[in-house]
Amino acid sequence: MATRTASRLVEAARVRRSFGGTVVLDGVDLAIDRGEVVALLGASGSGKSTLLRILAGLDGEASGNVSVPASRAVVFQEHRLLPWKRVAANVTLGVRTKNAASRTAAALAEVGLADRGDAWPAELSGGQSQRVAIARALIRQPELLLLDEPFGALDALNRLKMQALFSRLRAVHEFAALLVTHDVDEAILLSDRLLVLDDGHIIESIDVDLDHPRAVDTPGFATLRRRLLTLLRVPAAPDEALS
Ligand SMILES: Nc1ncnc2c1ncn2[C@@H]1O[C@H](COP(=O)(O)OP(=O)(O)OP(=O)(O)O)[C@@H](O)[C@H]1O
Repeated sequence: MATRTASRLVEAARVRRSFGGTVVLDGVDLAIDRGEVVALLGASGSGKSTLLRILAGLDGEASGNVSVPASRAVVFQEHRLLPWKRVAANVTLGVRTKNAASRTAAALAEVGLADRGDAWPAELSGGQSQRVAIARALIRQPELLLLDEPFGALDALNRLKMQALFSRLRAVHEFAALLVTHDVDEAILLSDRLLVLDDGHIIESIDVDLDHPRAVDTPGFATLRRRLLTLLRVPAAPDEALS
């Protein structure tokens, strides 16, 4: 791994978690620097969400040492908006500052929903709801964002739009993030580093040394994609296997 000079924001060491007799995380070490975006990949059931929940402070049963900033926010695959509160109230929820209303308006504008503050969650599309969930996270000005398949429920076009939105927000807010995703291209597009979780351990940490904006149809991208698919034990596409 390349030498990192920025200060550490997250440090987790020897994290273990089992359910019943089954060990899911078997001594995971993980570090994230300030402002660094790290993608976490692994087969279904490998423990990605379990690790994210531990870092979010939502799992009291894990063992090991975990140090995370208090200033953090979580975005899940499903938006988890309160249906009985309007969009703006969902974003403001729990934020107790004098300028909460203007911060809410700013956060909604940033995600492209400046005019939907008075709407009810049920009136929004899936993509819009997820934008609100991101606004709700952003208003807390988190140093760390924990994202569990945040775009996983969206159609392909919305997914691309949300990836572009994430890149813009990241450039402005400079938060660090752990992004759990099944989407190899999304991981390479958005992150500075890729972690692969397998058999209870982080088996690989790969720096993504590609310039921004990144394009999936470049040789560097394709090389990384192949490497990741091999680590994830995904067979090559038929046309690649033949070439
Ligand atoms: N609360 C729980 N009780 C029992 N088993 C659990 C619990 N939470 C997770 N597990 C088990 O731990 C393992 C890892 O689950 P986890 O959701 O972390 O995997 P994942 O890598 O995020 O999977 P996916 O990619 O499918 O979302 C799975 O076998 C799951 O069944």
